[in-house]
Amino acid sequence: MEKFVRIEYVGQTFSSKKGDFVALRDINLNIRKGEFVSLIGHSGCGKSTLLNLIAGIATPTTGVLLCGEKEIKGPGPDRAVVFQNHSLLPWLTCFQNVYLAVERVFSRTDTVGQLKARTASALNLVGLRHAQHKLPKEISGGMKQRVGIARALALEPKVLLLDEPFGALDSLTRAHLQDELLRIVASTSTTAVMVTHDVDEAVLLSDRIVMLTNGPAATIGDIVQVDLDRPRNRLALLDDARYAAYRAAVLSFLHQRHRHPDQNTVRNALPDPQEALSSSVAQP
Ligand SMILES: Nc1ncnc2c1ncn2[C@@H]1O[C@H](COP(=O)(O)OP(=O)(O)OP(=O)(O)O)[C@@H](O)[C@H]1O
Repeated sequence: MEKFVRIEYVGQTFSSKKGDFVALRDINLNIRKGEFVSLIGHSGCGKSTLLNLIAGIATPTTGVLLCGEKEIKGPGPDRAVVFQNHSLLPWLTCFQNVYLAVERVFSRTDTVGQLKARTASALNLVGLRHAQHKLPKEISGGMKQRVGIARALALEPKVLLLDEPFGALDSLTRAHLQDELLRIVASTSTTAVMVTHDVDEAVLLSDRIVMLTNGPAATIGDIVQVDLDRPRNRLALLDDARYAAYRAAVLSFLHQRHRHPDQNTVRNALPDPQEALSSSVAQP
């Protein structure tokens, strides 16, 4: 396996007046080029912390993270982040919001025409050409989120980082954007890491689902390898026994096996659906 993003013995401790808080410990994970990895776990276990470490927004207390053989020492255009609250500048149009990011990254190499073409093509990719001159307040939540995705994709990042990108959306819009993300990731071969609370979303989109134990001192409890053919169709998957088994494996982890591995007799605690999947449970 080509290791593209490497996370080695990573730990994160936050210091405050009340003392140290160990959020993550002993995180080891390799992600290959073009892979879609989801991070799932109970609220507060450290999913966003791990994503922020890959983004370079935070620095690990222990261990090292690498992207394409280079140590991650801060944020960079090779790793673009899509947040839940889309964070668009309200006084700029959709086009201008994307253009601003494109200009920051490519202005040294591209002409203004090329910068505009990049911006337009990213907005096209998410189906927003018709709304490009609208302000954020004039478009829906789902459309705002698509602008956020366009802005990230326009940077042609090596890794797309998504922090609960569809968490604030209604279920129909969410399903629509998941399908769009499936299509975009397939057509651009982007490596993606997504934080989610949604088990169905994780199974639908991922090649692997990384399940974190509860904090404090959360770590990787288990990983489910999702061997479902692509392109994936959400309706067809409803009748797929493997889909149901992957779903059951993740749900059972979240319900029963969320404690730190040291506190679990992991394999003995497996319920039937997970036993059926034991060949699919991968190691980091
Ligand atoms: N800057 C910080 N200082 C102190 N503690 C922090 C800081 N950032 C996060 N934490 C703590 O680290 C733990 C992990 O937080 P994190 O936001 O990564 O969890 P999460 O799994 O993404 O949660 P959620 O699913 O609710 O979004 C939490 O207990 C949180 O309170």
